[in-house]
Amino acid sequence: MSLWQIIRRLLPFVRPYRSLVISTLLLTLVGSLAAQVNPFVLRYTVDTVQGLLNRGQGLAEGWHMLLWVSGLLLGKELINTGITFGQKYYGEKIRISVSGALAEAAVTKILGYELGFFSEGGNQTGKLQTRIDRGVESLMKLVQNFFIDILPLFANAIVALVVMFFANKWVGMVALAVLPVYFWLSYRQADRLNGTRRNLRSLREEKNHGLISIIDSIVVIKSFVREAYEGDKQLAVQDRLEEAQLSTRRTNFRYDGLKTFVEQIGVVAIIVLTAYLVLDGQISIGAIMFHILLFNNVSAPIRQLHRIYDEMNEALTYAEGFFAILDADDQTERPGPLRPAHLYGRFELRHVDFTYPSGTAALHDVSMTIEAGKTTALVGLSGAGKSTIINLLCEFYRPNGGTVLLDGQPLSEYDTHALRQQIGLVLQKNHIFKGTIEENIRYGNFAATQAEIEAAARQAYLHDQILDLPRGYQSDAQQLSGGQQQRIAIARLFLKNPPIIFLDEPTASLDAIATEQIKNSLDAIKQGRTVVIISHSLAQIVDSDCIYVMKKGEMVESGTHLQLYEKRGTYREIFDASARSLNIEKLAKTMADDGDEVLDTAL
Ligand SMILES: Nc1ncnc2c1ncn2[C@@H]1O[C@H](COP(=O)(O)OP(=O)(O)OP(=O)(O)O)[C@@H](O)[C@H]1O
Repeated sequence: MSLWQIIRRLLPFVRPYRSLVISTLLLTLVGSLAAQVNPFVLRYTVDTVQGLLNRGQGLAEGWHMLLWVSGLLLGKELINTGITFGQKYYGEKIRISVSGALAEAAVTKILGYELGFFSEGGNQTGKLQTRIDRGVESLMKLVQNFFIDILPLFANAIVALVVMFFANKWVGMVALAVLPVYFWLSYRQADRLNGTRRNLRSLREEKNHGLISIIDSIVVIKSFVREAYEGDKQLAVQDRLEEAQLSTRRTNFRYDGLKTFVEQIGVVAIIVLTAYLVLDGQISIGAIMFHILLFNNVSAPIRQLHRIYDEMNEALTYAEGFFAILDADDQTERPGPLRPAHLYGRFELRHVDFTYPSGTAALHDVSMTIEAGKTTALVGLSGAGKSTIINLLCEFYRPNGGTVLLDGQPLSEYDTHALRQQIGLVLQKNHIFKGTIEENIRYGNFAATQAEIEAAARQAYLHDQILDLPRGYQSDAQQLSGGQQQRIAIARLFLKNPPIIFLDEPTASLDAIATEQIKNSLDAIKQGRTVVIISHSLAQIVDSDCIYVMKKGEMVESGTHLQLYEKRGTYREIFDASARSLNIEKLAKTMADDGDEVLDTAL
């Protein structure tokens, strides 16, 4: 990304603050004019003192001149202090406001992207966060550089150069001659650093991602005693990062030395030339001081040039990654026009093919009908594609081939928000937000009253357990057990009360008693709604109105439990394996024996 492109991208974010920008620019202009006062005053002072000395006069004649010169310099400095404060303050105000607007734009964009966006390599949690943080930070450095450094310094330099030319064209030309060499060196330096910066960026992202994944998987790491292995992995990234950082510094120091040398050549040349012109009688002695001070005004920004260039290059590198987040428009959810107030929930999949953005082919030529108001079960071995079907029905992803219809209309024609408002989703592992139990249940319906929240918790068989906690509904929800967290997700579903319900292993983390309780609650809520349930526990699905059996991304059988059982196909295989794993024979015998005992006692 070029600097010009970045400036164009930043313009819409800066535009709302245009009056601040104009004020800063005006202050900059006044500041750069004020900065030239010192050389003029010094030339005047030196020449007047020289004149007094030549005439054999002393302090008695010169004191009033010294008085007004001091007054003038101090007065100018006072004004300058005000100007610098205004300039820095307004510059900072622009920087802070624009940084807020950029971060907000990134968050809004991210919330609108399809799920596929988050599974891409550079968009995993830690990496995305680094890209946003670094991007905003370096873009802000660019804005700050522009208003606080580049603009005042370069305005100063240009005014000083013009004054030098007007005072003496030869001295002006010497000052000007140094600039291209300096710019060329800075350009070369920037060029050399560009590749290293990109490398640094990806290493920083990798390091952040690694740290986050360590925290996420700390229990597994500890249980397998893999601390040393994980530590070594992080250390290797750290080593590469250090090497890249050192190489950047090496290049910087090399070029900085060269640039300081070129600047000094300029200073020496001006001293020699002005001294020659004084000796030749072309200029007054005060002009030596005058030109050296002016050249200082020209070389001050040059001294800063490498830092500005450096930060600018950093901004260029990180801005690319940041704007890529804002520009992933092809991954934005595209809501359709249909916003029905009520959905019946009849889904029809016709020859659906789907491959995840990562390249995993998950569904091939799947056709099925999910009847409205009925319970449909999806059965199959792990990785068969059951959850993928729910992902498509929620429009988290769009099929690559075939069509999905809802109530007779293509699913893509529906407004995604309107669609999801009417879908309740309970997953195997449900996200619990940082916050209280009450806040987490309320997520299902922000308008719910406390009584409604408690009713939902009761339906999810969670209310009594919550009351046993020291802080009741105000307890930290993330401290709850896996099973309790799953019940929070179920309570959220009851509170949302949607006409369409998708349950993906809803009782996976529950104990046997809780499973039975939740099954009863779910059976009650199922009435009159469209329900799709995925479960490896056949007890959860035998009552379903229709069962679809999935195998390696294909739908291979369908029917009711009895029909599929009789068919002696994949369903029967899964059923028999489930029965064996449950040790049904032994359980049945125990129950039968217990029945005899009961019978004996009764007799
Ligand atoms: N977000 C994803 N990105 C890439 N591939 C995925 C993603 N989710 C699932 N897959 C792949 O798609 C295939 C189908 O997965 P899916 O989760 O639909 O299976 P499933 O039948 O629900 O399995 P399980 O019973 O284990 O939950 C698998 O090969 C899986 O690796």
